[in-house]
Amino acid sequence: MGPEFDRCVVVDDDDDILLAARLLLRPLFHEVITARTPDEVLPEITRATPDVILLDANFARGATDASEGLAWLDRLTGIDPEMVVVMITAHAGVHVAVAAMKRGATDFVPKPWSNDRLVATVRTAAALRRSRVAAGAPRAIAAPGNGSPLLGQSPAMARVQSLIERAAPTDANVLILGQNGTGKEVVARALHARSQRAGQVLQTVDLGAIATELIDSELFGHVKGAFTDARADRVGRIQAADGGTLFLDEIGNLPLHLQPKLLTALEQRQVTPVGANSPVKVNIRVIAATNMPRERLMDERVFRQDLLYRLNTVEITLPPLNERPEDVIELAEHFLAHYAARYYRPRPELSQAARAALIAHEWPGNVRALRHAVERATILAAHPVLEPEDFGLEAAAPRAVTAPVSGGASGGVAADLNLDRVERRLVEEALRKHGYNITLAASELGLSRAALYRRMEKHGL
Ligand SMILES: Nc1ncnc2c1ncn2[C@@H]1O[C@H](COP(=O)(O)OP(=O)(O)OP(=O)(O)O)[C@@H](O)[C@H]1O
Repeated sequence: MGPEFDRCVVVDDDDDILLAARLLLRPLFHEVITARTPDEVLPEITRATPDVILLDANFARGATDASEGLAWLDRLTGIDPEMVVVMITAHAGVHVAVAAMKRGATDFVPKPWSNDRLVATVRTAAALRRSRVAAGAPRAIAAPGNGSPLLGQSPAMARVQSLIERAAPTDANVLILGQNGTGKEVVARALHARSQRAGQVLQTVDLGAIATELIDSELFGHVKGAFTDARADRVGRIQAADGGTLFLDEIGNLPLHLQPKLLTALEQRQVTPVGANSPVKVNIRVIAATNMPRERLMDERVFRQDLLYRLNTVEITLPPLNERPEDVIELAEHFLAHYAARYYRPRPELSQAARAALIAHEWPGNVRALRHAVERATILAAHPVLEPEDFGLEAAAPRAVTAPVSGGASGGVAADLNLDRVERRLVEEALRKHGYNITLAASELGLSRAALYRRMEKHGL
C-alpha cells in the first residue's frame, strides 16, 4: 500500500516538530517537505500547490499572537483558493484556531498533538482538497482507498463481520460503539467499501478533534459574510459528503445545542449553511461512532434520544481486545508482516513466551496499542525471534535494574539512583501505564512528545 497523496509541506520553527511530522506523515505522502519559515518553501508552493500545508500559527520566534501565521495563511490562500492549510496552534489557542478557520484554514491541530489525530486531520484535509479539485466544485468524488482489512476470527468479531455484510448495502444509518482503538474506523470504512456508495466519497468528521465553536460551520458550512471573518463561502462536511457516506467519528462530542440541527438535516435531507437563506439538498448515508459507554449515550442530558434513534438503525458494538484473546495473535502476525515490509526488515517470528505475553496483556489501548507495540518491536528487533520484552511486556525474569526502582518509581525514593537507568525505567513505566499512548505518557512525564521519542530511542524502547 503506497502513499495516498502526493506532497505535504510542514512549516514550524521547532526542529523536533518537523522531524515528528515528517515521520508521521511520510506514509501518507510521496514527499514531505519541511521548513522553518514559509519564505523558504514559497517557490515550491507557488510552483505546484501541495495537497496540504501544515503551518505553525506562531512560527516566528517568541511570537504568541499568531498574527504572522495568519498573515501567511492569507498569502497562501491568495496563491490558490483551493490551497488546503492546516494550522498548528499552541495549546489552548482556540481563539487562534477559530480565527484561522474563519480566514480559510481547512482545519487545525493543537500542540501538543496526538499522532492519530494529526494523521487523521491531515488525511481528511488532503482528501477534501482532492475531492474539491476533482469536481472543480465543492463536491466530493472518490474515497481515498485505505483498505485496512478488518481482522479477527473470534465469535465476537464474526458477529461484527456478519452485521457489516448485512447492513453495508442497505443505506441504513449505523452507529458503531467501542473503546478507543477497537477498530471503529476500520468498521466504518468496511461498511462504506461494501455499500452502493463505495465509488463515492467517504467524508470523515472527527468531532473530537474540532473545537466546539467550530463544529457548526464545519458540519453545515457558512456563506461569505455570515460572520465578520467569513470571507468566502465554506462548504460544510455534510454537503461535501453528498452522494457518499458521512462518517461522524466521536459523535458523543456533538454539543447538545447542535443535535437538533443535525437531526433536522438528516430528516429533511438538506443543510442550511450558517448565514444562508435557503437549504441545500444532500444525499448521504450516515455512519457514526463513539467510545462513550452505551448508558451515557442513553442519557437525555448528554445525547438527544431522537437523534440517537435516527443514527442507530443498526448498532455495531466492538468488544475490547482483552475480551477476544483469540484475535491477538492473528492481528499481531498481520502487523508484523505489514511493518516488516514497510520498514524493509526481515519478518521476525514470535516466541512462545511472546505469544503468551501478548495474549495475557490487558491492552487498554486495544488494537491500536497492539499495532504500535508490534511496529516498535519490528523496527527495533535485534534478533529474528521476538520475546516479550521486545513488546515492552513483562519478561519472565526481571532485569537487575527493575527491582529496586519498581513500586517506587512514581513517588518513592529509588535504591538505584543511576540517572540513566532510572530514566529508562520511568519512561518504560509511563509508556506501559498508558498503553503506549505517546501523548499521555509524555504528558505524565512532563516531556514534549519529541523529547519522549528521543528518550525512547536513546534507551532502545
Ligand atoms: N479488527 C481489526 N483488524 C485490523 N486492524 C484493526 C482492527 N481493529 C483495529 N485495527 C487497527 O487498529 C488501529 C485503531 O483502529 P481504529 O482507528 O479503527 O480504532 P477506533 O475505535 O476508531 O479508535 P478511536 O476511538 O480511538 O478513534 C488502526 O490502525 C486499525 O487499522
